[in-house]
Amino acid sequence: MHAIEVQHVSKKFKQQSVLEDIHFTIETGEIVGIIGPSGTGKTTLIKLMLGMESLDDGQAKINDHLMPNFSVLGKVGYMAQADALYGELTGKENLAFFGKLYGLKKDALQQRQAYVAHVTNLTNDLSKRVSNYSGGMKRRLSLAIALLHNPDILILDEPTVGVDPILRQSIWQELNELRDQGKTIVVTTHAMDEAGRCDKLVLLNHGRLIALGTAAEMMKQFDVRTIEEVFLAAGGEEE
Ligand SMILES: Nc1ncnc2c1ncn2[C@@H]1O[C@H](COP(=O)(O)OP(=O)(O)OP(=O)(O)O)[C@@H](O)[C@H]1O
Repeated sequence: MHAIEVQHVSKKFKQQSVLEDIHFTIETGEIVGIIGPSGTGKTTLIKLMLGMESLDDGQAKINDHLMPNFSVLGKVGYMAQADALYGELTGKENLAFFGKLYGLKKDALQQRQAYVAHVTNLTNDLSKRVSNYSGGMKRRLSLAIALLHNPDILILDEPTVGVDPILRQSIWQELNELRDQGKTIVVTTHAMDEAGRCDKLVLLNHGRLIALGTAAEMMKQFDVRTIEEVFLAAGGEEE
C-alpha cells in the first residue's frame, strides 16, 4: 500500500489550468518535498491530496482510501500556509482547543502539549496570547498543532517560512526523527536548498511535474550539481 497516491490529477480554476496530469506515489516513512516557484500549484496539489479541493480529473488516495475521507483525516497532520490560529487565546489554549478537536484525553493532551511545544521551541511562550506572537512563532505553533495528535502522515505547507536558521535546522532534525519512526512527511517549499533534506522530490513548474526522484538521481540524470540546475535543465525557470 502506498501512503499517498496522486493519480493523473488535473485542476482548473475557471479557465486557468493550475495542475495538469500529475502522477506520483509517496511511500510510508519517506520525506517528500514538493518543490517549485511561487504560484506553481503546490498548495493546490496538497489540498487535492487531502480532499479539500475538488479534482477535475484523476484521483487522490491516502492509505488506499479515496479522498476526501473523514476517517483518514484523523491520521493526518496538516499545516496550512496561512496560520489558522485563535489570536485572542494563548498558545497553550490554542493547543488545548485543537487537542480537544482531535479527541485527546486530558493526560494525553498534557503530554503531547509539552512534547510539541518542546519540538517547536515554544515552551516558554505558551502562556502568551497568539496575537502577540511573531510570524515565525505563529508558524511554529501551527506546526505544533499539526503534530499534536501524533499523526502517521504529516502534510506541511511551507513549514519553515519565516523561521530562523537555527530553528529551521532543529525542525528538520525533528522531521528526520519522525520519518525514522515510520511517519510519512510531505513538505512544500520554494527554497531549493531544502531539497537535499528530502528523500524524494516532486518538482513542479507551471502546474506540470517536471522531475521526480531523489536529489542525487535528478542531478545525475541531468548531469548537474544543484537542484536549481536540475530545475533549469528540466525545463523550469528560476524565480
Ligand atoms: N481558490 C482559487 N481560485 C482561483 N485561483 C486559485 C485558487 N487557489 C489558487 N489559485 C491559483 O492557482 C495557482 C496556483 O496556486 P497555489 O497556491 O497552488 O501555488 P503555490 O505553488 O502553492 O504558490 P506559493 O508558493 O506562492 O504558495 C495560482 O495562479 C493561484 O492564483
